[in-house]
Amino acid sequence: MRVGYLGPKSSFTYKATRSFFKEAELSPLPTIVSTLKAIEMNQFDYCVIPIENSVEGTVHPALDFLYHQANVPVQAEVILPISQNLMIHPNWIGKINQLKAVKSHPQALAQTQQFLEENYSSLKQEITDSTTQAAKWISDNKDEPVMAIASKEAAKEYQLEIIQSDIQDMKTNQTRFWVIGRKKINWYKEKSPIFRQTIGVKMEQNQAGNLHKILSAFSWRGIDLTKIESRPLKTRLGDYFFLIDIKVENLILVEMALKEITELGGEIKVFGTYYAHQTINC
Ligand SMILES: O=C(O)C(=O)C[C@]1(C(=O)O)C=C[C@@H](O)C=C1
Repeated sequence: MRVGYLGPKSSFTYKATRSFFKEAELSPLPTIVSTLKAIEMNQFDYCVIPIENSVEGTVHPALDFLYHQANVPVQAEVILPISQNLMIHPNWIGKINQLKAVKSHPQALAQTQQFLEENYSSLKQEITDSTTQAAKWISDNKDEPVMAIASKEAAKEYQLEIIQSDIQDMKTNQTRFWVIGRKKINWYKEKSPIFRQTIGVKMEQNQAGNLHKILSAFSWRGIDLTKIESRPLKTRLGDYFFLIDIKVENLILVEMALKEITELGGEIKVFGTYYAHQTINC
């Protein structure tokens, strides 16, 4: 089995992917969008991307591509604890006050915002396509006065020195990763206490009570929603779709709620109906 993931190797997405696919052949891809395009073009059996962090919220490039362009369903979710670490090239040991910038993925910079503000507010923040790319960059550019925020595994892989570990502002920092592919995954069921469906809903036109209509289709059936967020449709200012996570206890009831919303003028995209599992150690 071949699986693509947001790389490079030792990214958090790699960790999530390996914890899920113990035996598969894994291939790193440079960006979230290239990972999703690869599964669209059938280059892999599955691909894995981050979709939401407990501190920073939805990973927008992933959601936007899945909503607007991709048509491959979510088959499972892996939830991983995320520990962020500040690292430098060993050349800079003893010269930390000469460093000028810190590099990482925007999600990681946001997860450590308070720490950076309190300790390194003069450093320029530079973004990379993944945390591990930041680690790789400082390893490839050892004379540049730049540090990186990434995983412990990335520090090890690129022989960097961790100068402070667990720097995320919230100790319970967690990220949800989606496993996307055309083939159903059944073996995950036993491990997973959570069964959910994620949908995007767009109403035909902006009318008073639109959101209320959507929510009431779930509420009078006793269906629990665990997340709702609005996201620009990108057509013009004021046009949105709603992203909704549904706790599935009775799939038929959920399907009936979706039918009702469609009859009320809603256009629904189902991202997937999937089991989610929290990985403690991997
Ligand atoms: O997988 C990685 O290492 C990433 O850099 C991506 C990503 C994300 O987009 O959320 C993954 C987990 C962490 O929340 C921080 C960054």
